[in-house]
Amino acid sequence: MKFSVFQMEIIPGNPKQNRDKVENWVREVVQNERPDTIVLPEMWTTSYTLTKLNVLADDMGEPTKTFLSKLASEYHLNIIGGSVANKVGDKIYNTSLVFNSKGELVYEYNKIHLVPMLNEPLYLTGGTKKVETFELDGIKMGLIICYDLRFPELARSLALAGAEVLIVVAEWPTARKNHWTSLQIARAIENQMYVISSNNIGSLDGVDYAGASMIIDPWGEVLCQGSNTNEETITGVLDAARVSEVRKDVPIFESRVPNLY
Ligand SMILES: O=C(O)CCC(=O)C(=O)O
Repeated sequence: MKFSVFQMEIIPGNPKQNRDKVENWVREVVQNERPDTIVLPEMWTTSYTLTKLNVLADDMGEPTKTFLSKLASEYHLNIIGGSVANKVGDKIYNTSLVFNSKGELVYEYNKIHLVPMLNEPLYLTGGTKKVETFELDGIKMGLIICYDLRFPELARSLALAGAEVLIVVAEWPTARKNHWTSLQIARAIENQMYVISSNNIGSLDGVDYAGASMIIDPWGEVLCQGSNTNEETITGVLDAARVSEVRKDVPIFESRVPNLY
């Protein structure tokens, strides 16, 4: 499966312009890279304009659901739709939406761990639903959002549920960029799975974002990595057989003794 990741410079507080930007990028990437699956970053419609989310957030996933579903079916493309601010009743969640190439919604996830360093808990509500895996073209995947990366239990539970690919959608600041790259490599090595991430670049309210979107193989080798400052596309091809090879060579899932820890 070929993945293209959009390392996007998000226009703060302007969902319409960001949707136009994503649509133009999809048109180009389909022509140039011809991926099977694309990945967008966290909060790509608004960025962290937290004080304005009451007005800017989606309502029950709309219009993002209709927008991404149409794009997916029109271009026959799986879309891992990053995440968007999403109002449900009087609460706002940070919600990821995944569509298959027929335009069907195959997974929806509300970010569980809200990030105190960006005041997220003051404005958003954390998800309460257990994480699950989903399938795209027969490959099992799990998805986490940004700060979730710091909680290894989450990635491990997805690996135990059969995920061979971990998707990380993020707006990870430059101030902690070595944590961003090191933790992704750690999650790939310890769970022997591919890790594919989309992070944004640019700045908002004095926070610079780190880019460095990555495609990492189950051995922990970085296959592609974006720069820290440029809007760009990173593309890589996954070989599902590599997961079973690595798990055979170093059989950690057979060596675990979970009743002792
Ligand atoms: O954990 C971090 O250092 C960054 C997390 C973050 O920026 C986020 O969850 O949006």
